[in-house]
Amino acid sequence: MKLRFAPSPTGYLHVGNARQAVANFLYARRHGGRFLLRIDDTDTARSKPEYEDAIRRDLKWLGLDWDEEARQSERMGRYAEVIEKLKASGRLYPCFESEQELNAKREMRIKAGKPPLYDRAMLKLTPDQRARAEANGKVPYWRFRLTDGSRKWRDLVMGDCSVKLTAISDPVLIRVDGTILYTLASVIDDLDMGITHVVRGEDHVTNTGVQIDIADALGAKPDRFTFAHLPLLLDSDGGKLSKRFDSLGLKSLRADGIEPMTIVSYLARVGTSDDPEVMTMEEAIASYDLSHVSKSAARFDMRQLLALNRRALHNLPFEVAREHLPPEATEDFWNAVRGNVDLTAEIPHWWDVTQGTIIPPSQPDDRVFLQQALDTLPSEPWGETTWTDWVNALKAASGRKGKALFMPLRLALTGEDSGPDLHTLLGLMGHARTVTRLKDAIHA
Ligand SMILES: Nc1ncnc2c1ncn2[C@@H]1O[C@H](COP(=O)(O)OP(=O)(O)OP(=O)(O)O)[C@@H](O)[C@H]1O
Repeated sequence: MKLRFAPSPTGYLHVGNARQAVANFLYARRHGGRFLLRIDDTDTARSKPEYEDAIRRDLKWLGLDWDEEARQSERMGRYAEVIEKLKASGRLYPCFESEQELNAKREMRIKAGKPPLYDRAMLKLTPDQRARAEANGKVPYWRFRLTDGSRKWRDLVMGDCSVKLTAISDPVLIRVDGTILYTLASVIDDLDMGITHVVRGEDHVTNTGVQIDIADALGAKPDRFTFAHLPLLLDSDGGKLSKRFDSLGLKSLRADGIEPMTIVSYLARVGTSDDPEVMTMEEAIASYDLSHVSKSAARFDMRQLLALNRRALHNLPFEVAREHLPPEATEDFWNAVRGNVDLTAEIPHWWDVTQGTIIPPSQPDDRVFLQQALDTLPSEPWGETTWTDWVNALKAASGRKGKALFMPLRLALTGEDSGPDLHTLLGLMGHARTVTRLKDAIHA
């Protein structure tokens, strides 16, 4: 068994692309198969090396390591061989119509109430006519002659699928400039590279019908490939994700401080009958099942991802969390804050709260209370009972309790209305910093 993830390096990967990478990787690992990364860079105008590097970086970051790698741009010689065979067999035929001619024909068909399909006029071209066109300096592009029927397969996600080839125009597989289109390159690669399972987005369903036809023309056995088409992942408003607009990109999620296993866990479960939960890679592999993937489009829910990330961070041992922490941070610091951050990007704030400086919000109505807090703050040395002693003294001095007591104190000490346990924070902050913080809050 061998699977592949085949992105085009035309932008940064978004969570939709990543859903396919995760599916291919987990399925391959679960079933003892191999996982290939193939860079589909036939679109030379839009492909960029920086995007290719970013794809590798993103996949490595997610922990989706691959066993083999290939690039379509390095296989042009092989494609040329196959193209010659398809031309010789007449399945690839030259076309000379310009874009304008094609548009005009399309409009006429629409006006006549016919589907806007290519009429295969060029299939009837005589060798003489072709020679004349070429003598006039015209360069052909090449279409693939589809068979007149339907292509059917049993999809691991979509169930029974059928694509009616008679309802599709013969696809252009070679452009005027001689470059090959992904549709053909991908079939040649899948056959040559021994791919057994093609797992990709639902946007490829029609392609699959066409590609089964191409594979057949290249002599592949029927049912050579098993297909799985996963529905597209939409943004929370139901909008399309796009590599070009960097919507919900992995790069930005990483910069925001989402843990890679949070993303893998979420993408393994979103749009399936299984509940999202934070998993280790081993758990994600062991529980991955394509038959649990729903046939309808899934929406990416940032709140759910953040909730999972909070749980992931909560469970992160100090040794692993260290890479996100300031070098001087102690295990006590991590233990104090780890249940209170959705994103690692929030950690520096808590470091400033306990070890640095913050700007406390102005609390004009609570100045007297904050002065009482300062007056009752136990002097050093501090110990286990310091916090309780302080709270009891402050209750007695101010007559306050509950929220009226704790909220102004929390705001003054942390600048936030929620966060880690004040008791623990106080120990980390120490006497001198607490005094400064209270004084600053009184004057804010
Ligand atoms: N929103 C999405 N949800 C799930 N899968 C997606 C989504 N968009 C693309 N894919 C899948 O991502 C994989 C990588 O494809 P590709 O690199 O062509 O991405 P793309 O976003 O469609 O790119 P482009 O905009 O350059 O066409 C394919 O399997 C494709 O079906």
